Amino acid sequence: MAEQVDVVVIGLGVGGEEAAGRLAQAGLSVVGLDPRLVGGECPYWGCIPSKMMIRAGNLIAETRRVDGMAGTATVEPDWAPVAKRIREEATDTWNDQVAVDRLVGKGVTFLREAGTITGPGKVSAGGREFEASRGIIVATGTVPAIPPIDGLAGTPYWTNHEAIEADTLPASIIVLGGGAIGLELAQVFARFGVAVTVVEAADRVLAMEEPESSDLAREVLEKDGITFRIGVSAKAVDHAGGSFTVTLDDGDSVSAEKLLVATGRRVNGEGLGLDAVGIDLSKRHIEVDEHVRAAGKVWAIGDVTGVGAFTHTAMYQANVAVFDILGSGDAPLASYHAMPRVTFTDPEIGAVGLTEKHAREQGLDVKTAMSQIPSSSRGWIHKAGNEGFIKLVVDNSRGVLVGATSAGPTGGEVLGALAVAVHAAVPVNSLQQMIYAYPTFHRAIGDALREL
Ligand SMILES: Cc1cc2nc3c(=O)[nH]c(=O)nc-3n(C[C@H](O)[C@H](O)[C@H](O)COP(=O)(O)OP(=O)(O)OC[C@H]3O[C@@H](n4cnc5c(N)ncnc54)[C@H](O)[C@@H]3O)c2cc1C
Ligand SMILES: NC(=O)c1ccc[n+]([C@@H]2O[C@H](COP(=O)([O-])OP(=O)(O)OC[C@H]3O[C@@H](n4cnc5c(N)ncnc54)[C@H](O)[C@@H]3O)[C@@H](O)[C@H]2O)c1
Repeated sequence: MAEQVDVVVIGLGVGGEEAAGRLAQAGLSVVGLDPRLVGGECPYWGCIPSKMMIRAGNLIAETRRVDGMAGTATVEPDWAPVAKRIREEATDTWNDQVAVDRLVGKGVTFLREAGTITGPGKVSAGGREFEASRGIIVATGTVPAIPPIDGLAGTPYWTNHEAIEADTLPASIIVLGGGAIGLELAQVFARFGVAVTVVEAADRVLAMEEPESSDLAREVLEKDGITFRIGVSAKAVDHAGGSFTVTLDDGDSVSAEKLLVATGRRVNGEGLGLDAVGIDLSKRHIEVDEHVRAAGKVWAIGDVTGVGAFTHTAMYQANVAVFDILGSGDAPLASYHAMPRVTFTDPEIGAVGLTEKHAREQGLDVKTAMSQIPSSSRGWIHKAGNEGFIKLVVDNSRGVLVGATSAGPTGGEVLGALAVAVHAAVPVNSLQQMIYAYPTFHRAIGDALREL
């Protein structure tokens, strides 16, 4: 006999945890399911520990910038305090008791079980059956996509999990994939003295961003000592004698102690029972509408929706689902036209909305403008580590920004102003008349606007 509840949330990563807690606090009876840790990737193997690693790597880089600007300084990188901080402060040694208590404290019934949808409103988990009168939220995230490279399966390669859990660093590492995970971790490892080679199959790193971002990322990471193999694919992997050898399709090979596979993520629909409610995974993600509804009485939020795999997207969609499920008259509708994203390399590469290429592909009347951070007043003052730029993508016919990139020492923070402009479609004319504080990094936005 099925247990009657209001909502079942399958997957308690950042999206599911937020939705389950809010719905329970609103008075609904909510069952939350996750066989792993409440909080998901972001706090345990993603955003938070990786940003702690980046903070440590950036401290090393800043110390090395003292020479010639503020005296002399030497730094002896040591991974031990970083690993300790991740273990003790970020992840509680990968123990989610605090998160479970917080969730249960909000009134959610938590089961450390995987959920399977068995029919409309019906979910089975750990031998129990639930019937959800309001519906089901699918928030099961993604898993690393492991490419079918000869010899790779069965080797002790790293994904983000092993990289984040590492107590010690290897002498050398090959990073397969020059996306956000690959570049952020590559730079950290290099700053701690690891010999890093990044292998990227596309013709540039950060291939979804502006080509100027790709060039900048490669240039600064090369200064950190990283070797790039761009436009080549791994054909075979061999692991012998404690070392990996990756054979590339141009005939070359690279060897290192460790191999990190960071070639993207995939939705894992196995055992989830999506067929039972007519959800098709042939597009490799769960399609949702503006209410983040995926099927009758089924909502999907977060990485499973394929709308930008970011914590802020999962939280945003959770909010949309919560309002919709509660039947609020003023429920927000999801819109992704001002999707912000930041690659936390040093310099940070922030972007919002459309790239120039994507804007042109949409047939917009595109105009672009750029300014360089090193030639802005603040960039010039900053000197060491001042690489970066502002790029604006304008829809000329509407006179508004539809996209922008902000790369620089605080690129992710400067992005805030550009995100407001794209989100609210602030007229370019109005942005040009604003006062930009002197001498700030964000003043370079004004420099770029003058080029239009
Ligand atoms: C190294 C790294 C760094 C990152 N850095 C950033 C960053 O700086 N900023 C940013 O915005 N994003 C970052 N991300 C991305 C971010 O972590 C994800 O976008 C976010 O975690 C997605 O949340 P989610 O709730 O959709 O899924 P997840 O966090 O993946 O959680 C999904 C949960 O569902 C559970 N689950 C799966 N199947 C089932 C089932 N059948 N039944 C029950 N539960 C199930 C899983 O165990 C998991 O706990 C990073 C990711 C990585 C890997
Ligand atoms: N700062 C952030 O917000 C942040 C940080 C890390 C991760 N993330 C999220 O996590 C997701 C996953 O990150 P990711 O870096 O794994 O994926 P990604 O899709 O960003 O990059 C994967 C890269 O691997 C390359 N690639 C694919 N197959 C390959 C192969 N066989 N050989 C060599 N290269 C190959 C792709 O061309 C691509 O450039 C991202 O989409 C991002 O949204 C966000």
